[in-house]
Amino acid sequence: MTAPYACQPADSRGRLYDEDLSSFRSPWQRDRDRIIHSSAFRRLKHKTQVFVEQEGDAYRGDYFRTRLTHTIEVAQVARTVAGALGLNTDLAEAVALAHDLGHPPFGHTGEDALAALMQPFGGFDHNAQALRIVTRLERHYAGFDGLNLTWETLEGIAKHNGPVAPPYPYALEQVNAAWDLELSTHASAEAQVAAVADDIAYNHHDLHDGLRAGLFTEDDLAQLPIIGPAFAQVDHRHPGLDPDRRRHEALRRVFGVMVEDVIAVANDRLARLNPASVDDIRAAQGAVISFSPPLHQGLREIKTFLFKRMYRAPSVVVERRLVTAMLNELFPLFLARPEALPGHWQTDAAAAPMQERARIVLDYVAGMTDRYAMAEWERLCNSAAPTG
Ligand SMILES: Nc1nc2c(ncn2[C@H]2C[C@H](O)[C@@H](COP(=O)(O)OP(=O)(O)OP(=O)(O)O)O2)c(=O)[nH]1
Repeated sequence: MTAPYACQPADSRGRLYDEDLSSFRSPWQRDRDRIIHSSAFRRLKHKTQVFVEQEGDAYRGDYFRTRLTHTIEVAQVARTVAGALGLNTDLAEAVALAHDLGHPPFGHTGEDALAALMQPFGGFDHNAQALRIVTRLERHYAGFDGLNLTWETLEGIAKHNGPVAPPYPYALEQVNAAWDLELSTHASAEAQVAAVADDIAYNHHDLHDGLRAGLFTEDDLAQLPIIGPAFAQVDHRHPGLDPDRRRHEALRRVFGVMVEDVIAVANDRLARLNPASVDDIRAAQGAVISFSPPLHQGLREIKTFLFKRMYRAPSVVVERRLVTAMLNELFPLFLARPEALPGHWQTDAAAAPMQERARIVLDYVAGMTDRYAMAEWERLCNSAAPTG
């Protein structure tokens, strides 16, 4: 039994292309399954979350998060928080599983490089790209392009960062023209949960991966809010714990603090708002799901630390330069030589005027995994006689 403000499967606004309902899966369970079976989802396995591998450290590199394991952790948090708030867990899970489908190779570094390259051609960002993938680029179904997801799942992907004001990014403009996603309102509480679950997941796992990669130590974290007290509590309760267990115990406390904070804030806001339906959540003044101001401030300090010591650590900056240079060569090459593209990409790009061709090349390059992008760069840009 879900809360009155939860999304109800029977009230789903359905799919753009009408389909018979399943007799044994709800619309959002079906969305979840379609997302998991998409090619973009499988490719998350080989897309970077944060560059933490040191050179020659391929074995230890297997240990760190990829976009796929990050996504699975986001989905887990989303289900837990949605369940605790009486929301529809399947919808929260579907939005969580789709939220990073648009990430290009090499994580945020790849995104920065491709956004600069696409600047004259309408731009690029991973959230808009996720929408483009699930509405156009997956081409496996007989009756439509994309996954034909429900309105509620598309809404959740489109409003990952809250209500959207015009001018809309490229993919949002197209999708919204075909089907009004009511971009000026908040998303459902389920989608808001998926968005906050993203922050909870990466704040937790980036600390974990950063420590394991040796980018910083437990001592470096001692002065930080939330995490410093978590280590102190573990030391008090379990003196002399071995380093691995000590770290795990402290980080699971940090995880718990974030999850409990979001649930407490939501319960408080929901009690005051008393929404009778999901539309009351959409029309509310602010988001119902977010961190409390003190926790938000604490997480900002942690993020500042992580930026300095992890996302822009010297070893990471070296890696950023290398992969940016690769994309800076690959993208213009495909733009100038569409015959280097495979299959339908080649025919589509060759026939298209420049603006459209750039979007096709972008779709192709952004869909690459890290290792495929490196192999393509090696094949086309790093040999004396590139083969088309
Ligand atoms: N924001 C940002 N995150 C980075 C950067 N380099 C690595 N990361 C990592 C930190 C987190 O694990 C993850 C955050 O990216 P996400 O796409 O999940 O969230 P973000 O809030 O940046 O965007 P989103 O909420 O998806 O619109 O990427 C960077 O240059 N900027």
